[in-house]
Formats: sequence, C-alpha cells, structure tokens
Amino acid sequence: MTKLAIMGAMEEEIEPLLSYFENVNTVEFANNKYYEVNYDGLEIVIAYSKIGKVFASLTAATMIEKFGCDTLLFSGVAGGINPELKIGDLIIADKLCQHDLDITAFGHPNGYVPGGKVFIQTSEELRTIAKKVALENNLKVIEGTIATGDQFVHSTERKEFIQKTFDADALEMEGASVAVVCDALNIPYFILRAISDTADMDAGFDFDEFLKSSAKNSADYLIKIVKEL
Ligand SMILES: Nc1ncnc2c(CN3C[C@H](CSc4cnccn4)[C@@H](O)C3)c[nH]c12
Repeated sequence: MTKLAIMGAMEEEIEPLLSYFENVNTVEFANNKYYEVNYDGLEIVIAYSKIGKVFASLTAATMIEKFGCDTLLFSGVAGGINPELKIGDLIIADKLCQHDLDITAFGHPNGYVPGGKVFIQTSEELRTIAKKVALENNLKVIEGTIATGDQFVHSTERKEFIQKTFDADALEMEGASVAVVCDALNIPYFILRAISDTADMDAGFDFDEFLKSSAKNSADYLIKIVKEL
C-alpha cells in the first residue's frame, strides 16, 4: 500500500496543496511540522522543509525513515534557464545535479564527490504517469535537467555557469538533495517545479511577484498526478 510523501521547501509551495485536504493531523518533529492526511484511501504526509539542501535532505529522510513513505513527490517553484521556459511554465526533472558542489581542485568534475554521481535520475514510472496526466489535461510541460544549489541565483553570470556546466533547464535549492536521499533509500521520487523567475538580475522581483501563482500551477498539476497513483 503506497504511503505518499508530498514535499515543498516553502510554506507557499505546500499551502495550495494542503487546501485540497480535510482532517489534517499535524505531527511536530525535528523543528518541523508534518501534515498527515488520507485521500481516496491513500495515506499522505505533507511538509515543507524550509529553504536549502540541508533542510530538504532532513525532511525527505524523515518522511521516508520516520513516517514510512515509499514514494516522494516534490512540488514548488524554480528559476528558468532554458529560454523555452516562461514564468508559470511547468518542468518535470528527469535528472538533477548540485551546481555548488565543487572539489574541482582535485581534478573532479563540478557536482561530483567520490562515492556520488553528478546526475541522479528520477523515477521513469512517475514521469510517465505525469506526462499522461499533462496530455489528458492539455498542460504544457517540459522534461529536463534541474540544478540545485544553496543560493538564490540572480545573476546572468551564475546562470550561464550552471547552463554551460550542467546543460540545466532550471535551477532551485532543494531538488538534488531530495534526489540523493531517495536514490540512497531506493524510494521512487518525482520533482515538479513551475517557473517563478529567470534567475537573472530581475529574479528577486519576479520571484516575489510570481511565487504564489507559480506554486499554485505546480500544486494543481501535482494533485492531478496524485489522483492517478
Ligand atoms: N532564482 C532562483 N534561485 C534559486 N532557487 C530558486 C527558486 C526555488 N526556491 C525558492 C526559494 C528561493 S530563496 C528565498 C528566500 N527568501 C524568500 C524567498 N525565497 C528556495 O526555496 C528555492 C525559484 N527561483 C530561484
């Protein structure tokens, strides 16, 4: 029986998801709140990690190890790199990397440490379901590489480094750490983001303006996918 983890990083990213559920049971653990709901016989745990790779790793590992979730879906917003991605557009990660992981001084590639890998693949099965849902709902979605790092990117220079180094389509601050945790614990996972800004000098303003609407785009699509699980 599937027990689903639905995760975001910011409260604004899970608020539109929580609004779909009633009878929410709140569990406090490790300085965070985990919201347990039942949906169509599906046990679901919802949480936002707080910003960045460390908090995201803690929350993903907690949802799996403490709450016993066996599938993890992430919904949130991202900075767009691929020029095809406009604000509000949806991207599904097929693979993720850490753009700020750097021991190149020792001859290793950007994003690599011994025992790790630069790119981590998401669940093909979950992506197939998601693409079917997108088709049925006439939703434009692109599938691509998402780069994660512990910084809000708001410069063309950093954006271009990430694009050149990883051929990334979008960037954010949590996805790749969720990927490392789920990959290590052998849990299928799915990372969905809607574009809130284009990670350049206007990123801060665009982010503030479009966070809510883009978070809702992602949440509304994710709920349609949950109904297919
Ligand atoms: N350009 C970008 N660079 C890096 N990440 C992103 C994201 C995705 N999220 C949003 C949020 C930005 S930091 C934050 C801190 N305080 C308030 C709001 N956001 C962080 O959780 C990562 C959207 N655009 C991004």
